[in-house]
Amino acid sequence: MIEFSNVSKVYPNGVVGLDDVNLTIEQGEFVGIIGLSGAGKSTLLRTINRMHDITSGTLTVDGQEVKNLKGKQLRKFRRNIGMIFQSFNLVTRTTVIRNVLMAKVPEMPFWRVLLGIFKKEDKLNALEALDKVGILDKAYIRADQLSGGQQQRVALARTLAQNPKIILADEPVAALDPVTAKQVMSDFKKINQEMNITILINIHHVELALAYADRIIGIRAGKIVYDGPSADVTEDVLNMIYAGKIPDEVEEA
Ligand SMILES: Nc1ncnc2c1ncn2[C@@H]1O[C@H](COP(=O)(O)OP(=O)(O)OP(=O)(O)O)[C@@H](O)[C@H]1O
Repeated sequence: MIEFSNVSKVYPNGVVGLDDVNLTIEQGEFVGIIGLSGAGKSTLLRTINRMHDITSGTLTVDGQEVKNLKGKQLRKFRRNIGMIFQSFNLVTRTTVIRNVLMAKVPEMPFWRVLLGIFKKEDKLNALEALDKVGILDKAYIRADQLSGGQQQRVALARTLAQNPKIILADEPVAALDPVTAKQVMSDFKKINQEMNITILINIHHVELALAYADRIIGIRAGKIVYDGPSADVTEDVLNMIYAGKIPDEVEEA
């Protein structure tokens, strides 16, 4: 369970990223986070794995207070939280399976990392992860020979190989065409349903958020202005989140 209690985040330059946020996210939820550019979506995600520190309030993940974690404890905590980025963050000049195996590097002795020797069990685990996202046949192809959608799936497989309880995805489909974006969103949904992994996605495409997430959190100027089922998101709710500046795709829907 992820719990924000009166959480605020003020950046050193005085910009308010989060303003008195209260939220409870249960294990296994699929949450879409929407809001205008600069509203605080990335800040919200990045406080959960402590890429950003909060300024006040309390943030706990499974009862652990995030701001108190240090050193080894923090590294162990982060192993349970996968992070997916818009730009895939792959090592493009090596094979897909090697990219997925990178998930194991933090647990490996230095000599194995140096020689690039992975255990059979880790390789099987990596192949399983690739199978889960439907690209097992690409395991021995160089990552730079894949399409954007396939590369994002490799990133997802790498995260799965880490065996996370939570996946934070920051604009994971922003660089993809509409059809591929839907395929990747379906992968997230499948993983969420089959593996009970909590998924939090920041997303600019409102219609994708509504179609795939069960719960929507709307942020405006660092404040949560909507928190409820996707099915209850009306035009009025979108007006409130987007301050009257509804993105084109919503108007067209
Ligand atoms: N490292 C930083 N230092 C100072 N201000 C920051 C920093 N990161 C973000 N901000 C500011 O905090 C606010 C929230 O930013 P954030 O990146 O969380 O928004 P966002 O909703 O994810 O936007 P986008 O959709 O454009 O990615 C913005 O005003 C932004 O300029």
